[in-house]
Amino acid sequence: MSEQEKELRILRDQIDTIDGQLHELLNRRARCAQSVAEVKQKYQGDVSPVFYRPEREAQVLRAVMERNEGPLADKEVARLFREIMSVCLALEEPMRVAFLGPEGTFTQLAAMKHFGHSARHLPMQSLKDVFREVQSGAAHYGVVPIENSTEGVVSHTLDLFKQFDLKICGEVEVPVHLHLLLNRGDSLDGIRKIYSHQQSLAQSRCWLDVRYPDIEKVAVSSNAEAARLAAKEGKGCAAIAGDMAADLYDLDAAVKNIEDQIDNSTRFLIIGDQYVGPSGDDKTSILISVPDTPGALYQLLEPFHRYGVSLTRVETRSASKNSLFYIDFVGHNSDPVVQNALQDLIKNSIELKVLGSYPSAVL
Ligand SMILES: O=C(O)C(=O)C[C@]1(C(=O)O)C=C[C@@H](O)C=C1
Repeated sequence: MSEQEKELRILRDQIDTIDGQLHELLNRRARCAQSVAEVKQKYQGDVSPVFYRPEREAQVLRAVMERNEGPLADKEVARLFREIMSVCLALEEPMRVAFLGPEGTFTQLAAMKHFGHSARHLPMQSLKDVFREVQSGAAHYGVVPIENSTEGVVSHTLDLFKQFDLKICGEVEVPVHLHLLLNRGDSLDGIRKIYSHQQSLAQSRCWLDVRYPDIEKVAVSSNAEAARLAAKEGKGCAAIAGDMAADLYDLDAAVKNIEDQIDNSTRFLIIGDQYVGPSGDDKTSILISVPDTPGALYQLLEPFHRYGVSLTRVETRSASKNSLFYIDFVGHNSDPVVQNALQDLIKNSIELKVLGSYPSAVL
């Protein structure tokens, strides 16, 4: 045995011992999660228990990142614990999570980032179908896009909150890296047509204007669909989409990261019908309609200022006679300052709907 082999053998023996310990600990943790499930069931009576606890998951992940001493990066080690919790939760009850399909979209990536790989991810044809699937109970939760850092708010999602009686249970942010995808063997000069979702075309507009000003661009329902079409039509057809879609349809990422803003990202919301307790670092979202009078926005926002509640987003929605606002702010519905601010808001409003309090994104 060479010196190198001897040294490797010693280190690999250590790794085998550690793996054995990790393995035992993982199963011990899993058994604990099973006991947690039994306790949840025991005290629930006839109502079916809520197994998924976003506030607890956020606390676990934050604690992981806080105590991490490396060499694993905080986010990497949290990602591992994310998967550990995902398998533990699947032992309690396998989660069904609806997302805006088809497979390979950034929404699916968001679903995986938030729930891990042990949840069952169900692709839906439209945002409305995601809401419907959750409202009917066919899916436990849904994942919907709410805003992109380059293109702004997804107004269709906001409008659906008016129509459905669902709660926001969480948020997740996904960096959006777009690539120009070609069929194997195709060249950059042979492109005749580029498929993508309208948002992705907009997010890489400058790059496209410089490189392919005269090539036909076709907006389709999602960038995974764009990849599917480019693969189906073959030679000369390209797509703009992400890594997942490239893998799924076996396309080459000929030019990577063509998004105009380097920090392009999309925020997604987790929808469900459960109350989420405080995690220690939370956000609340509301829909509020106020009379369409001069100074309405000023009056509306004043209580937030008075009670020192920080706003993270204010969106105006068109409504017939009244002004409708979607507002995100820091804090949980159970915080006294938030309750005071909400009570004052109700006084000046025609309708106020609290869409939910939920943990701020951890990963
Ligand atoms: O603490 C709980 O309530 C659990 O069910 C355990 C656990 C975990 O694995 O840590 C699993 C699922 C929940 O979403 C939160 C945490």
